[in-house]
Amino acid sequence: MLKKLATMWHQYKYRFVPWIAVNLRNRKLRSVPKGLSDKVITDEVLQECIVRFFTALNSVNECNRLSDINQQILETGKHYSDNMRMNDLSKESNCNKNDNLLLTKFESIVKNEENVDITVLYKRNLKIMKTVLGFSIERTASYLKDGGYGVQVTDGTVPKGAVVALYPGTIYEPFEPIFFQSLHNQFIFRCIDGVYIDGNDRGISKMIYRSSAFRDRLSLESTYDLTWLTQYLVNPMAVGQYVNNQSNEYPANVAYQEFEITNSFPHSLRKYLPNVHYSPYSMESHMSERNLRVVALISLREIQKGEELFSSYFTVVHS
Ligand SMILES: C[S@@+](CC[C@H](N)C(=O)[O-])C[C@H]1O[C@@H](n2cnc3c(N)ncnc32)[C@H](O)[C@@H]1O
Repeated sequence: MLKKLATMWHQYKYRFVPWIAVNLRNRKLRSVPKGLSDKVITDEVLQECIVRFFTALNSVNECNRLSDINQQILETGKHYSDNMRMNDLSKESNCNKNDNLLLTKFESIVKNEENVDITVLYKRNLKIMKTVLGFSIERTASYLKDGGYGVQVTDGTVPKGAVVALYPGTIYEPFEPIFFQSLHNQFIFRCIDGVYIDGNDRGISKMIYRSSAFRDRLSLESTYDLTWLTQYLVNPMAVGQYVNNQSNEYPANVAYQEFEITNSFPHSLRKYLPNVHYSPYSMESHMSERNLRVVALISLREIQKGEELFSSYFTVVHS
């Protein structure tokens, strides 16, 4: 009992900064000297790389079908909410039922009961990644003892300074409520300006991401990727939340880089972005003109096939 309480207290202390909870004895800092930027590559290079990869995903016929999984989910939502409106049910009840129907649809697609062979299409997208970027990555068992899952380069070689992965999840401004989502949640990433990204693909976090994405849909076109909530990703880059912290044996080979997706980002490619705002509006701007925070993992050196990705959960930028 005492041991259980002590474990709970240990998790409680660190739950808002879960990366600090790991491996305290072996922790290593990524230190960015005064005057230098935290950015490993420029924003222009980062955006160019993402756009190039997303364009390739989009241009392959079968991949369009795969990205249509999002579309199917949204369409089901529209038909359902139309019916609900006709029945003149309360708004709250609409939302709940609509959500449940969408979840059922989503799960059946994932279980492959729908006519979409997502396993084959996921593998194809990995091949596109290899062709366009020269490497592919996948979530695998970590090399670390008790490290759970990690992310490995499963094909090709990652050059230095490449966008390797994206950190998916719901974006919370520093003043937005994240308490319940944060309990026992080791996937909450804290940006330098205090913005949080909840990359947990299970439980309440999953429900919040889904409902936020449905809320923000513009017309019938999907604007966010939902498939990172499953093991069959439209965008194979969206596994950044599974990258483990570096250790003495495995020094960091990737670093987090924060980036803003602005209005200039091609609308047709937004369906590959694995992030959504928790709130529909910010303090200053309307949703349609609001930037979207994206966190990318950038390689710090060449990374060979078979190597696991390791980041630094502790980054200090000296001011
Ligand atoms: C963001 S998650 C990374 C994915 C995680 N490995 C999993 O399977 O879900 C962070 C958690 O991974 C584990 N982890 C990360 N780096 C580690 C390390 N160097 N040694 C041991 N465990 C680590 C810890 O349990 C930590 O709370």
